[in-house]
Amino acid sequence: MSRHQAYRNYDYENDLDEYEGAGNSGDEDEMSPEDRAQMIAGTTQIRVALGSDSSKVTTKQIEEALWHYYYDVEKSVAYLASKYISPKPAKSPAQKSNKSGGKSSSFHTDTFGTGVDRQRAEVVGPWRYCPDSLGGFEDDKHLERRPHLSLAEFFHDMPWLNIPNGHRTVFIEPPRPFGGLLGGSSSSGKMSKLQALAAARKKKAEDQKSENRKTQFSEKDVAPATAKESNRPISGILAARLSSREDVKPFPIHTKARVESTPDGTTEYPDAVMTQTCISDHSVTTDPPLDPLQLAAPSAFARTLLGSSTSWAAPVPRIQYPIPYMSLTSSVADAFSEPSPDDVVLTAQSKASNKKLAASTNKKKSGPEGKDEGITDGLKVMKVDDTPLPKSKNLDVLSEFEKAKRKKNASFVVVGHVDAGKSTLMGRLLVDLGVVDQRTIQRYRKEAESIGKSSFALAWVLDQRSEERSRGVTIDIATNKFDTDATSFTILDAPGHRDFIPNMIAGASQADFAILVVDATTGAFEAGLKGQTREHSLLLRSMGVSRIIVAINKLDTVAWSKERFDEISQQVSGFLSATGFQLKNVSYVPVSGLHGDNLVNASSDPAASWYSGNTLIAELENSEPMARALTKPLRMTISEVFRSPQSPLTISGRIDAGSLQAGDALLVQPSGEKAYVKSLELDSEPVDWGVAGQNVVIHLSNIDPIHVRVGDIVCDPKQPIACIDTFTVKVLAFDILMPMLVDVHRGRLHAAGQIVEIPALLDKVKGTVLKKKPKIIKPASVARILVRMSNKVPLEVGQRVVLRSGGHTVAAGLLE
Ligand SMILES: Nc1nc2c(ncn2[C@@H]2O[C@H](COP(=O)(O)OP(=O)(O)OP(=O)(O)O)[C@@H](O)[C@H]2O)c(=O)[nH]1
Repeated sequence: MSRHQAYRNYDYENDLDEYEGAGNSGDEDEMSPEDRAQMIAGTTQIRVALGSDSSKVTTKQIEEALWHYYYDVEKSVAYLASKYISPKPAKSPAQKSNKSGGKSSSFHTDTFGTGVDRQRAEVVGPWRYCPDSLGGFEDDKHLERRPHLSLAEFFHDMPWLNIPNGHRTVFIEPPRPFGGLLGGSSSSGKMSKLQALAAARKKKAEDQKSENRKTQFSEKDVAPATAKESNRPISGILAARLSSREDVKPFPIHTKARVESTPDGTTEYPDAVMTQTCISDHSVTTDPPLDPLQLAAPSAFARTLLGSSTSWAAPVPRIQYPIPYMSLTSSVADAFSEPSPDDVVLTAQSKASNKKLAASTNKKKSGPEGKDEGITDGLKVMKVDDTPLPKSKNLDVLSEFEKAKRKKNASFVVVGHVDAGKSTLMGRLLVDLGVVDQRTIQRYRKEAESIGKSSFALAWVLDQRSEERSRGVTIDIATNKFDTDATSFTILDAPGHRDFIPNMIAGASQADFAILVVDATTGAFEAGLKGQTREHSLLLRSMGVSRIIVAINKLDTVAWSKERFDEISQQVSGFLSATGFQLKNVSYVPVSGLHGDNLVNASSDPAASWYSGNTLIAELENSEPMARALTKPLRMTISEVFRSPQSPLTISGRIDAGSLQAGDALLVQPSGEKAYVKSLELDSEPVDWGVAGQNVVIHLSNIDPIHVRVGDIVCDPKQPIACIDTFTVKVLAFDILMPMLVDVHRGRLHAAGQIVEIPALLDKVKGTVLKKKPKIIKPASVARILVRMSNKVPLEVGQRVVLRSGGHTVAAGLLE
């Protein structure tokens, strides 16, 4: 790395640490090989250039000169010649003292006699170490007493200020006016023919305008400067307005550049340097036009170089724009009391277009929804979509649902710490129930063995992605279905890894109840209790899940120890009740997912004979799904969006509330686009309708797929969910809360937001306000917080949201 690169990449903090208090070590700087090579080459060149005088300088002096001048041979030669070969006569002490500020200033001068390097070192950054041979550390005392150097002195030896004349840049002022593009550089560019034509027209129009003005406002009219004219009464609207504001008088407006001096004597140049000020004299003066460059405040770079000294004597222009008609008489005010000829034409045109608009709006009103979509939807209206709307059977879905006497639907989420055995447990359950055949399992076993993951064969029933299989970790929610005599179950197998908590939240938001899988292996349970066993339980509770089946798994690894089962049951039970679960809604089943003990059939292992309770499937059957919001407006969160043979746009998800049927119009939020239900499926069977609690597949029509995403809400267009960006939520804090950035999760939807305010700390039980506007909220407290989202999202009162920050769940609660 060259010295120059090294400057750019310099880690000052590091160096400060290294050098802090170290004093002047006197060590030579380590040179990079590149520097070393340049030094050797430069030394040779200098010796050649000095010729016979070369013997008068030492190699060290040459190297110092090269180092100082950044290997500029020419400058180094000049310096060496003047310093060592033909030195100038020494200055008198008085002169020296003048130049350097005198010895008393303690200002260090280096071998080059300028003190410049030391200053430059300081300019580079907080680094005070001077890497030259006489370098060292300056103490603050010295810095304070440093004499003022002029800029010329400061930079006089810098190579970039000694550019040969032939190489210097000559700035040529661009020709004006410039006809370039808005926002482009102001340097000159060649005008296109069209631009030239437009400029010529504009100029002509302006000339004509000013000519007209001249004739309209002759010398006599401009005479408001005289007291007589200005005292004339003003009539019409202008007079009325002016009389209502006594303080405002029809004065000319003087515009001036404002340059503010601060108390410390520096000068500030506000962004808007031009400000308008009304002054109360009636004089109208016109200064000669000023070059705009003269008006400009110095650039940031110039200010850095020149400092904020008031010595920058920019001319403070006094531009005065006389606006004669402001103080004119009734005749001028009267001139505006009637519409101008242009206004007359514009009004007529606008009336004509209003008629057209009214006609087109009326046409739209007679559309299927009878909804006035307004002219802003004009472009959408223009888009030709000739797809016929799907036909509706206009069924009374709720009475159909009651008549149907279908099995009840229940969804459960399987949660727990990573590798607790969730997928294996569900895989085995599906095998034992006959949903997955043995041949498939044999195939999985072979494939899993071939990649060294044979123990995961059962998990592959749920973990279908190649990445999940190769890593042996569930990444996203996997769904599967099975039926018992009374219930049609949907499994939502959640990932246990903390990186995939958002997916777990998505799964839990669709669940009626949960299976919490706990690994009974020694050490694993304890790790889980600190990890996702705890976090998942908290999330379940705050998302409204109240029924939990705790599957104490891998009991085969502890020889079916009843003591271990009891110990774990007790600890989990204490923890769950502290989390807010009612213990009557929590049950415990000792299982081995790998071997299928106590899943569908009771364990045949004699070591497990101590357990005579329910199997896992029996516990599932005993679990009642949550109450369905059948009569509420339709709400469904989209879990998946895909193409299917039935439609290029098919979505799936659980109906959270309400019902729908084929032919229905739907509104997709937040896009606000309308779609129609072409057909729908329930449990892979085509059906005419769907109700809350069911997981359905909907084939959509009459919508562009770009408007539909996973996490969006499908709702009733007549009772849509609103998209909001600010809401109040009553939360249970899992971590310290304060105004901070958060990710807001609701089902599959997650979006960036911010806690902007904490209106109240609440009583956990009664919900009453304990403290208004607390600064922070401690973990395990309940609070009301105000959240602002960066974008509008479909959310409504009563929905549950989870707030995460930095990869941790910090709170969860209910929208108020
Ligand atoms: N001995 C024994 N091992 C089991 C049992 N259940 C699962 N395992 C093993 O535990 C490991 C993890 O199993 P998974 O089913 O992938 O665990 P998981 O909880 O689904 O993992 P994530 O979803 O990634 O968190 C695998 O090697 C399984 O074979 C069990 O009952 N007994």
